[in-house]
Amino acid sequence: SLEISRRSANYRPPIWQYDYIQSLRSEYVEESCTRQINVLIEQVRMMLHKVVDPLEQLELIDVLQRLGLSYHFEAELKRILEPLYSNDHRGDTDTWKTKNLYATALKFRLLRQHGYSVSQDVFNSFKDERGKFKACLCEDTKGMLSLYEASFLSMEGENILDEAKDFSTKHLEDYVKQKKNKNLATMISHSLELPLHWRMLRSEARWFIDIYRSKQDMNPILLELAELDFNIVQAAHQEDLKQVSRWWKSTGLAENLSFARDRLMENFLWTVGVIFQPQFGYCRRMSTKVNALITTIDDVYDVYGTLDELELFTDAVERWDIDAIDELPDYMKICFIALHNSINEMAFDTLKEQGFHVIRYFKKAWADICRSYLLEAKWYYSGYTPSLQEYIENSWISISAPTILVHAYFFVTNPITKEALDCLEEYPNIIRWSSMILRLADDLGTSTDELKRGDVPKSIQCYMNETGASEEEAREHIRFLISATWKKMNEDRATSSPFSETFIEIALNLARMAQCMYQHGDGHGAGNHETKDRVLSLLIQPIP
Ligand SMILES: CC1(C)[C@@H]2CC[C@@]1(C)[C@@H](OP(=O)([O-])OP(=O)([O-])[O-])C2
Ligand SMILES: [Mg+2]
Ligand SMILES: [Mg+2]
Ligand SMILES: [Mg+2]
Ligand SMILES: [Mg+2]
Ligand SMILES: [Mg+2]
Repeated sequence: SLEISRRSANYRPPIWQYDYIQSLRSEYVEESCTRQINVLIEQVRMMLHKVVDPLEQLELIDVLQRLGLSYHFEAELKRILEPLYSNDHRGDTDTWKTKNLYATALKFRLLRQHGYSVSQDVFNSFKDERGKFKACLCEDTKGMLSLYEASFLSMEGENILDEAKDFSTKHLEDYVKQKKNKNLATMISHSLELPLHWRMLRSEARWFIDIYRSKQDMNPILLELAELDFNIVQAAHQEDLKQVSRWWKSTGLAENLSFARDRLMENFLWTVGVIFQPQFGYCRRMSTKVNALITTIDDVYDVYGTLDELELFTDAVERWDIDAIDELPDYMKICFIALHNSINEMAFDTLKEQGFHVIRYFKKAWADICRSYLLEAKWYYSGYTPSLQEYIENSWISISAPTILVHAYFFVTNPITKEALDCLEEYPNIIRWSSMILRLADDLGTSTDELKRGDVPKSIQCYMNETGASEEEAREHIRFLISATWKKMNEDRATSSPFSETFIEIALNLARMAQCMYQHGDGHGAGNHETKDRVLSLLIQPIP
């Protein structure tokens, strides 16, 4: 038969071998930790009850969030933030409004982050008669940093916050150049690299625990709780990882589809970024399966399959019928059965748990993504370069976030509601915006290698082709689109929806994980040292 010339991506073998993963052990799984941590949690709860000064309250909340501890105290945080929000609305003009930029921006950021709709006008008292931010503010570095972080909670059209971001960024960059105070410069560089609002929670907690340890106002109880909690959470993640690694080995996909990425550890890391709280182990394990299947099938379409074979595979997924494999080539047979078995088992779990038969939602998500993969393959094989808009309309699906998020909804939601299911069917905006960010961040990180080996033109190339822009200008435009999409996501979050806070956070965290995974190029396929370091610090090495 005609010898088919197939592309190859030359993916490196996995850094983390099966036996190594199975050998992971943590001393923080024992019940003894439970007693110890509960004592510390109650001490911190007392602290939250006792603090009365509004600024001290906000600073304690901010520290608890950055240490990764706030998930233990959600009720207390609400009890503190609610009156701070309602007092404002009663017009209590506390002194901050005119003088303390640091406090005003901190309050604005925390209230918006917790879903309170506070106006950008709180910053008007820091502007001069020409409506510009007062030049003297640039001496207040802590205030500048607080204003910068707050500006990323902006929504479309909030130009005061846009000015705030530009104004603070400029002065913070100057400050770092002057290298005055080492500790503050470290905090500022960290924020200029990626603002707090866009960061992966676990990474931020791990980083901040080390910073907090050397602060002169460090509270030893908070530090001890943060270190112990981090290690207990890590131990829980290791158990999830070992379980799902056994599943991955049992599928045989890595051996049988050796052209595809074998990235179980990285696929698991994505789920830690998406939802870290220990009680959501089922969601992490199932989402890792979804990620691993997506990674493999994405490579079937992007790297290996001929157009005819891809048409057959797409049909098989649309039919979702095990007999469809008769027409498939061998490598697709195993891939389809692994998909079919794994997803049907998840549907079985939901049926047992909640009496809902949800396979139609899973089937639709997989049919949608495979159709979007097939269109990209047709563009590739025909040498077609779409406009940026045409590319994005298809690739916010092909990046796989809708597939990931539809499945995650069922992994974390009980009871499932009819209202949410109807909304899920056509992909609500919160899924669309999260997907857009994942797609654009992924293209910034992976398109160079993808185009080298041969792949469909990505957002950067589509924009260059459409406008004649240089690659750097195109990348700048993609970064602008990410920033603009975050504003839509901030807006969407503030409006009511049939989804739980947990699910909304999952969608935001997927966008955050994308930006952190691709901060330094392709953190998933190429397996750069940043991802290796992140795996080591988050999943392997406890805090001593
Ligand atoms: C988890 C993922 C976001 C999803 C599977 C692996 C990814 C890192 C990405 O892989 P990639 O090949 O870059 O996707 P695409 O560019 O071919 O759509 C798509
Ligand atoms: Mg392989
Ligand atoms: Mg790909
Ligand atoms: Mg692809
Ligand atoms: Mg890519
Ligand atoms: Mg210690």
